[in-house]
Amino acid sequence: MSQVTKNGFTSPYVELDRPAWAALRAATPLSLTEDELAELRGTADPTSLAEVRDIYLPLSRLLNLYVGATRQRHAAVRGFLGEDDQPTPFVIGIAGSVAVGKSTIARLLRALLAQWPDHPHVELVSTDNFLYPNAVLAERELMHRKGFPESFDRRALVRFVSRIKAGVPSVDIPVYSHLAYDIVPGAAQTVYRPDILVVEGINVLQPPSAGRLAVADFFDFSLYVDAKREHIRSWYLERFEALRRTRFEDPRSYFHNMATLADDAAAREFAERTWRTINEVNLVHNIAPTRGRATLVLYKGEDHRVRRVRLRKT
Ligand SMILES: Nc1ncnc2c1ncn2[C@@H]1O[C@H](COP(=O)(O)OP(=O)(O)O)[C@@H](O)[C@H]1O
Ligand SMILES: CC(C)(COP(=O)(O)O)[C@@H](O)C(=O)NCCC(=O)O
Repeated sequence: MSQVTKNGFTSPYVELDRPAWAALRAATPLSLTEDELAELRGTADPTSLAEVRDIYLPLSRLLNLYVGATRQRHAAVRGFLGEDDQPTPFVIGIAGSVAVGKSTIARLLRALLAQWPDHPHVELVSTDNFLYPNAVLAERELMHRKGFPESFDRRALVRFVSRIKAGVPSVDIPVYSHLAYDIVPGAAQTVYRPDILVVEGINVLQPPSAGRLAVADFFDFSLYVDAKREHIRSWYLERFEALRRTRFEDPRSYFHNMATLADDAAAREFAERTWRTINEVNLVHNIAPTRGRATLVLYKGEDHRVRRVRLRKT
């Protein structure tokens, strides 16, 4: 374990290599099976049970401790105010580039956290549900900026998380479909008052503009999933290839033309261009600069295995 020091400034983070972090699992049991893990993995994501044991079980243990401590703090404030409310839901944010594997980690954490008897009800929400519909994006000339901060209805997202935190019994949110590449008209996802809410999305650690609140202001814990840019690029391109042979085969898919295209090189060129002109620009300008705001950073290697962990200690 090492405290990072630079130019006389002692960082609030500690860095742990994989073995040091894996040892912090302590006695947390691995009760997830291979079949259950297969259900949680995203397209082309190789996360293994060994990874769950070494990386995500220590994280589950840390989060359990965090939830307990946060509940005590909230109870102290309620006691001070003379109020007798129910515990406040604990909110976790998961940030990182497109194709870095956030959604697999989010689903895994939901499954692992729900195994603790003190917080069995875990809800998971992806911020893509708060993207503006394509019609609005097109009108604002933002179709080539999907995923950029301005492509999300950030006020609706903040409103949603603030209502969950305030203990509202259920909140309806919009639904985004990767198949349609758009918000589904008239559809809703109902989120019931959870013990823990996981909010996963590329831009969840964006700072607020002056005088406003951002969704990150409601987080009790946040995670940034990091990797080298060239590795994330190759994961994006590999996933695009895998999607061409699976989801894009569906005639209803927005990208169905990519599945029927005989010219593999042209499909690859399209994916490379989408990465270079949209997702990479967003990563460099908007997403990576928010990394320092995370409570915990997971650094993945080329094979998706986490090499190092950085935890905010002070
Ligand atoms: N065009 C697409 N069609 C179908 N599914 C997609 C498409 N793009 C991304 N996905 C799926 O959506 C989920 C979220 O992807 P993304 O936002 O890139 O984040 P991450 O890879 O970090 O989870 C993943 O499970 C991915 O497989
Ligand atoms: C929907 C996304 C913006 C991800 O949003 P998130 O789930 O992180 O809120 C992303 O998957 C996306 O569609 N990006 C646009 C460029 C592309 O098609 O890859």
